[in-house]
Formats: sequence, C-alpha cells, structure tokens
Amino acid sequence: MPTRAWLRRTKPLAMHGSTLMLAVADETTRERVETKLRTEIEHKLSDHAGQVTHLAVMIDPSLVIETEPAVEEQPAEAAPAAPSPIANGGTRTAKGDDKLNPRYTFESFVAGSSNRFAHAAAAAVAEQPGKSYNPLMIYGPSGLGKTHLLHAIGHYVRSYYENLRVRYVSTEELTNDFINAISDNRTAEFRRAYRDVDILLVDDIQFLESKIQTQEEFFHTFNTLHNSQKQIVMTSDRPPKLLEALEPRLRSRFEWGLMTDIQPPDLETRIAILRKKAASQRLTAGTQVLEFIASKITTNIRELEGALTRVAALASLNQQEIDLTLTEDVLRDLMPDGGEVRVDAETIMNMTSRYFSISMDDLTGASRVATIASARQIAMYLCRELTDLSLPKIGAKFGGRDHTTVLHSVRKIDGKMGEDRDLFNQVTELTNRIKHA
Ligand SMILES: Nc1ncnc2c1ncn2[C@@H]1O[C@H](COP(=O)(O)OP(=O)(O)OP(=O)(O)O)[C@@H](O)[C@H]1O
Repeated sequence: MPTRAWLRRTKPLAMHGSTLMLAVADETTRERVETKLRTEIEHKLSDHAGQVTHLAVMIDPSLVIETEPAVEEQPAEAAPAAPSPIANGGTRTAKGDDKLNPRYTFESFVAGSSNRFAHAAAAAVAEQPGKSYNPLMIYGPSGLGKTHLLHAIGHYVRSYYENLRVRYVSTEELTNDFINAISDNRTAEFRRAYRDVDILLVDDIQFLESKIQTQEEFFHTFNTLHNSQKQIVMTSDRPPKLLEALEPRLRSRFEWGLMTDIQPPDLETRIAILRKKAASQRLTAGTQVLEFIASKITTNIRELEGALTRVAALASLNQQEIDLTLTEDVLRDLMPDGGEVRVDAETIMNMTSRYFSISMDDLTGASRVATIASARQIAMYLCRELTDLSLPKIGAKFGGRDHTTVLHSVRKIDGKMGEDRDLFNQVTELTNRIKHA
C-alpha cells in the first residue's frame, strides 16, 4: 500500500472485540479511508487476526492539532457528506424518532484524551450492537457528554440497522412508566415496551437508587435482554460500586460488560468543542476568543457551550463581531468571582421570584400571564445552566412539568437572548445576583 500524506493523519485507537477503532483527522480523510481502503484494511486485519475483523472510523480533530500548525480562523463547517459509519452517525434523521436529540451524534462529538475510551466503546457498541460490550456503562460527572454518546449510539443504530428497535429512556421516565403501569394494571404492556427491543439506552441510572420495586423490575428487564444478546447501555454519575443504594445483584450485573469513565476535557479538547459548536452555528469566533473561553471554563461542557452562546447573543445584539473584549465582558458577568460556581435550584428559584417580584407559587404554577411565564422560563434555563440537575428533575421542581417543557424553555431563552436585549440583560443580571447569593 503506497504511503499517502493524508494517511499520516490517522491513528489506530483500540481494538474492541473484533472491531478496530481508527481515528482520522477530518471528513475528507474519513471518506478516503471508507471508499478506498476499508475493504483492504478489513481483509488484512482479518487475515492477520484469523477472524473476521471490522473497521470503525471516527473523526478526531485533535489529530489536526497534533500534526498541523494552528489556524487562526476555522471556516464554517461544510455541509455533511453522504452518511457513512460512525463519523456521520446522526446526519441521517432517524425514522419515527422521539427522544433522541438530533444534535447529539457521533459526528458532533469531539474525542479527546478525557473521553476517548468512552467514545471508542460507544462506537464499537453502535457498530455491532449486542456483540461487543454488554452492558456498556459510561459514568462521570455532569455535563461531560454521557447523554450525548448515548443518543449518538441511538441515532447510529437507527440509521444503519433499520430493523433494530432502539429505546432511549431516562431513569426518571423509566420509573414513572413503571409506577403508572402498576397503577393502571398495565405491567404486561410495560414489559413489552422495554423488553421487545434490540437496544435499550438508559440515562442516569443512579436515579434507580432506593427505588426498590423499579430495581426489581429492571433486574428482570436486564436479564431478559442480556440473555438474548440484546444491547444495554447505561450512564451514571458514578461507577456501579459507588451506587450504594442499589441492590448488589444489579450492581454486579452493571459490571459485567465494560465500564468506562469520562473526565473533564483538557484545554485542546475544550477548544475543539467550542470550534465545532461555533462552526455548527456559523459563528465567526477567532482562536483567541475560543482559547479564552476554554481557559476560563474547565469542568463542565454544558457551561462551556452556554458561555459561547451568551457571547454570540451579545455580539448579535450589538451587531458587532465576536472579539476578545466582548468575550471578556460576558465572562466577567458570567463568572463574577473569576471561577465556575455551581448553585442549587432553590437559590435560583428564590432569586428569580424576587427579581421579577412574583411569588414562588406563580413561578411553579400554571399561570400563562406573560411576565410570569417568561420568569419561569428564565428560571428553568438558569437551572439547566447553573446546576447539575437533569431536565426531568428540573421539571419536577417547577410543579411537575414534563422534561420536554423544560427543554422548550431552555431553547427558547437560548434563542431569544440574541434578539431581545432586555431579556439578555435580565438573564445576565440575574445570573450575577444568583452567583453572589
Ligand atoms: N466531547 C464532546 N463533544 C461535543 N460536545 C460535547 C462533548 N461532550 C459534551 N458535549 C456537549 O455538552 C453538553 C452536555 O453534555 P451531556 O448532556 O451529554 O452531559 P452528561 O454527561 O450527560 O451530563 P448530565 O449527567 O448532567 O446529564 C451537550 O450539549 C453535549 O452536546
């Protein structure tokens, strides 16, 4: 095989079962490997290993950073090429899709040293559901991409294995479904919904702790799926052995397959994530700006993305370019003490109700009066930005609202901040007060 320059920008990552994970620097290289080399590589690997071996190709932009001089500005991302394995996991819209966020695909996920193993394991599972690691458990602190990978697996499988049934569920929904099924005498239906699937993706499994009956039911669901080689993937904020209020037999089952953690990303990965996000939103933000944000926000990617959104919102309101001065101003407001501060939902809700002079009952109630509804949406948005609470948990704090209502509020405020200066100022001022509370 002749040595081609672009081949130097590829890197074998790991062997997962019978799949070789190969990282490439960019979409062009991936396409070349897929179209020109896949068959040859797979044949050679299979000969060498004495068994059928597959290739999974993924994009790792850090390979560009490692091998090429830094560029000042990244052009807006090209339109996605024709779908192909892993790298383009979410570019096809999944049929009948319900709960998978279209933004959370393998293609939009940046692999770096902090998440490389989790990414590779998720890719292996998506390539060959039920045949590599089962169950796969991805754990780590909030806001680091666990849900993103779970959805990416779902999108990928729905796109490339049309006959496989995928079910994604948060543990809160699973628990509610189960409770409703019991009270409505529909447990058989519940079981069918969760056991007649080929891939079950369960988010935030730590919320099963202390829920004895749901644990019992999940134990049987797990066994049924596992015995018939159906894929189970779970996320958790802790490794199974630290899920102390979980039945030991469940904990040990969670450890059967592969457990992989996700750590906070290093500086290069944070910059690469911001760059990708900026490109996907067609924002022109120079390297200096991205580096500045990435140097200030280090532990939570949700917050990292939130900061870029706010910078973009202010630039849009001021009708100016995103530059360092503007970015510094926004981050000063966002981080009054120069660092990341996590707060609790109660503080956010109290401060919001005081700021808008409305009662807590109104904030959590059903009133559709514009000022109250807007305050409620801002409070939900800030809970998502400043706490580690999941969408269902935030919904529960706001009078038992559905997680989709919370998501709608978050997106609405996100979108409106770049158009409505009053709203931008309110959110900024309120954030500041909350962080000083
Ligand atoms: N490596 C990555 N590349 C691109 N985006 C990322 C990456 N990691 C996380 N993100 C983004 O950061 C945000 C938070 O990620 P996600 O919701 O998956 O976190 P999580 O670990 O599931 O957190 P939680 O436990 O709070 O649910 C999402 O918008 C996600 O797309």
